[in-house]
Amino acid sequence: MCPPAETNGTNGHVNGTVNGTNGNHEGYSAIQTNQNPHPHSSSPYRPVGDFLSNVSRFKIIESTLREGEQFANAYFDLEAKMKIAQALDDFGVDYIELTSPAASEQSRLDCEAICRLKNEKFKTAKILTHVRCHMDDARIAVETGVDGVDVVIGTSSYLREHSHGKDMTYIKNTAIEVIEFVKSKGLEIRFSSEDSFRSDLVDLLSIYSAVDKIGVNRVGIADTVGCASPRQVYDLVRTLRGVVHCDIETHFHNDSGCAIANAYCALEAGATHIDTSVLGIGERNGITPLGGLMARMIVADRDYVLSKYNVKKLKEIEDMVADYVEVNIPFNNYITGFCAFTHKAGIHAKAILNNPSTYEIINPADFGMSRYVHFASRLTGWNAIKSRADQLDLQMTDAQIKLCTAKIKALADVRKIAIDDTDSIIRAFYHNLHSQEERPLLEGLSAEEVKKFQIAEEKEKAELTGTKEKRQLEEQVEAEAEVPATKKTRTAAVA
Ligand SMILES: CC(=O)SCCNC(=O)CCNC(=O)[C@H](O)C(C)(C)COP(=O)(O)OP(=O)(O)OC[C@H]1O[C@@H](n2cnc3c(N)ncnc32)[C@H](O)[C@@H]1OP(=O)(O)O
Ligand SMILES: O=C(O)CCC(=O)C(=O)O
Repeated sequence: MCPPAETNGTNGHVNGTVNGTNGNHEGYSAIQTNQNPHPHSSSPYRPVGDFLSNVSRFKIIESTLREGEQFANAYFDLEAKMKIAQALDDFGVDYIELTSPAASEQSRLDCEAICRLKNEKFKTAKILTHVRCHMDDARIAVETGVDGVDVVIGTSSYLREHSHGKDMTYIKNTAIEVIEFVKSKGLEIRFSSEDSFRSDLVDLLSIYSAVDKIGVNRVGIADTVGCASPRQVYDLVRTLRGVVHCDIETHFHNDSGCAIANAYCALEAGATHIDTSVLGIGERNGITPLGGLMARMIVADRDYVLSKYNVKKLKEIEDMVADYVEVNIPFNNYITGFCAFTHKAGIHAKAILNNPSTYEIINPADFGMSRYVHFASRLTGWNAIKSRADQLDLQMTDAQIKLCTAKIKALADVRKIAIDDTDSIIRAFYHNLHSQEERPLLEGLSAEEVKKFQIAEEKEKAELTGTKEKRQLEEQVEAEAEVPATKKTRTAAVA
């Protein structure tokens, strides 16, 4: 169950300012809310403790420089790799996985250079490289300076038949040879079965059990084709947890949209490590994204995530990688997407202004991001306009704000309006309340738009309040205005 709203803390937002932007927010405004009550460490609805679960002690194996290099658009030269690796260490990931040094001479040199960078500059991350389950690859890998080697071989019938052509006996014998060799060099070693979810369960458990017995550091489960569902993941990891003593790493492709949910379920079932890549880049449509995993995990255990990971760096890393691989960050990206903390409909805006936990489960400030309220549309309500008028330092009564809102909504029915339009209307409306001189609510409308506006305004107000109530509202506004009674606010023209 999700944690409920609480009411302590302040959000640190300042009216009209943005402390980290989620892109260009035309028509939106960073807002001040009464509280920013996101912390939920004392929530009675936190997940029930489970002795198997590693939700509160997971580790990240960041594979942007391995799986991510397999993304169709990726080309990382050494400088790019160094910058990404350094940023990931600054973020606090536990491991950085690099492309096999057997892939090419430059891959080998890059691997060595990043190991040197790690020795000189890294605070946290260890370096791994990812190789085939083959002695030739293992021999090259151990000479690069890495902390550990991730070994992989396909175990499904598809891969045994069409990729490497080896049977389970050969796989087991080679795995043992490679593992013992890497261990003899004093390095960490992980053994993983590619395409685990289409492999025979008995084959899997048998090989995992064999490598566990000879002291592998981790075994890996890989949903190579993205076919697994969270429940299947839970079942397999839980079963494996009962068979091996070593750590369990998991790797989820996102072909059917379950990569984050699968990672979470794996942790619940006892997995210890999750593979990620920045923005999820990888083969086809990629794997569990680092940002998406952070979104999921901060909801599950905020204290753990904030104590371990420098999540304010997320946007910077995503921007960097997006730039290198020449993609845009999707509008709905977890946490850093243009809309991740943007609230539009009046009902949402009102509640958010009172307490952000009403419609936000994640505190944008944790990630150095801002929340936005949209107040330039036909879905805008008077509470949002009141907040905007306050930001503009224009004090009006509630009745005046409501009438002003009706005009904004009427205009939004005529054409798409922008934040500047809304601000102009609020300013002109305010001016007209306090001055004999009538100012048009909005300059530059065509005659046709003016006509449409007038019709829309009438309909809008009639629908909003009923004709009688509308009249009462106007009378109230007139009474409250500091101008002579003869001044009719409702005569304000838009052009
Ligand atoms: C699911 C994953 O993402 S696994 C990681 C994928 N990573 C990579 O592929 C790294 C980049 N790859 C490369 O640079 C190249 O594929 C290399 C250097 C590894 C191999 O190149 P080549 O020798 O030219 O072989 P090619 O790529 O055509 O075919 C793959 C070879 O690896 C073998 N192979 C595939 N998987 C494995 C494995 N897990 N363990 C051992 N051998 C394997 C195949 O049998 C095949 O060998 P063969 O054609 O000589 O019988
Ligand atoms: O090594 C692993 O565990 C995962 C390899 C991989 O990229 C995959 O199977 O999709």
